[in-house]
Amino acid sequence: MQSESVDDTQTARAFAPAHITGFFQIHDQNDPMKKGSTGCGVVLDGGVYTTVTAGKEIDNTKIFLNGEKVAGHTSKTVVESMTEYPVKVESISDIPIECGFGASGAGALGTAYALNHALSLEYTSTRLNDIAHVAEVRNGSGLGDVAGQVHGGILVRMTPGAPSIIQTDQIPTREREVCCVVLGKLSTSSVLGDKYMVKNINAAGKEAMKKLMQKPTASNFMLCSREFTMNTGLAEDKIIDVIEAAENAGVIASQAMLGNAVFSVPSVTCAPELVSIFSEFGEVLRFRIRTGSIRIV
Ligand SMILES: Nc1ncnc2c1ncn2[C@@H]1O[C@H](COP(=O)(O)OP(=O)(O)OP(=O)(O)O)[C@@H](O)[C@H]1O
Ligand SMILES: CC(C)(CO)[C@@H](O)C(=O)[O-]
Repeated sequence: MQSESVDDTQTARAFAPAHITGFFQIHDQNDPMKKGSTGCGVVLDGGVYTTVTAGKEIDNTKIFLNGEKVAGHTSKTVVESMTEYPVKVESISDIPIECGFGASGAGALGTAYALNHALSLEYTSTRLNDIAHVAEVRNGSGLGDVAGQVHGGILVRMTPGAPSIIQTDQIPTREREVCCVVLGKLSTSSVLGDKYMVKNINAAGKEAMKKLMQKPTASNFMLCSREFTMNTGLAEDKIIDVIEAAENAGVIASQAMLGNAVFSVPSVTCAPELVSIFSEFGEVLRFRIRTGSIRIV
């Protein structure tokens, strides 16, 4: 941890991408480095821009999200594990919050990378990624998003834990379009704290992983995700309505975990028909698969 005084104002900005989990299995451990999820998700070109500022004029650590002061526990944990000095963290998100897009993981990663740059801490990515993962796990805001976000693409998390210790694989893909419709919020920590849900998630997640590895393609990822959604009982009726409406048009869609949102990686581009179906249910968001990862901007 650095402990030099910050006399002059130091600032830096980083971007971290969104990650939608299609299916997952929870692996509980006391050690947050070992705790996490296995499963598969897709990284998007949308995400969170985070600016950090340290200096004499900042007298306590404050987190702002889209201009509003928030508790921001996960980002705060990142700051506290990297410096003793107060820091202003300002995240601007072009993805919805608490909707299954991994905004908290993106905010944690952006905070870690920007702070490293602003304070010249000279940490490598391995350490920064692990700091973000540990902050997510400690605050119950995510288990596997950070691991996906640091790699990009369609990422399979074969073993659980912090990015530096897990085994991952990728489903090779073009930067295809991802279509999403947002119906509402769902707090990650509330679902992860529900024992009955966790049991269903783990049984369905194990099965989905087995089926994906038999045929590791983008379309089978969507099929396995949809089966996971149906088997866990996580989906509200409206989510099932969207998935069924897409299916009637020949498109496989699934719930974004953990949010009240539906996503689809259609085979060529987002068919106008799918956009019009999705728009009957809520706000439609269109992204592309992002195959890179974090960047200082
Ligand atoms: N970029 C961010 N910066 C600061 N706080 C954030 C950020 N993103 C989310 N949060 C806060 O983190 C808490 C947990 O969010 P939560 O994990 O439920 O949602 P999420 O990360 O957007 O989506 P997901 O369901 O994929 O995990 C919320 O209180 C939210 O306000
Ligand atoms: C728990 C989770 C679904 C929340 O976004 C995600 O972090 C994951 O895939 O582990």
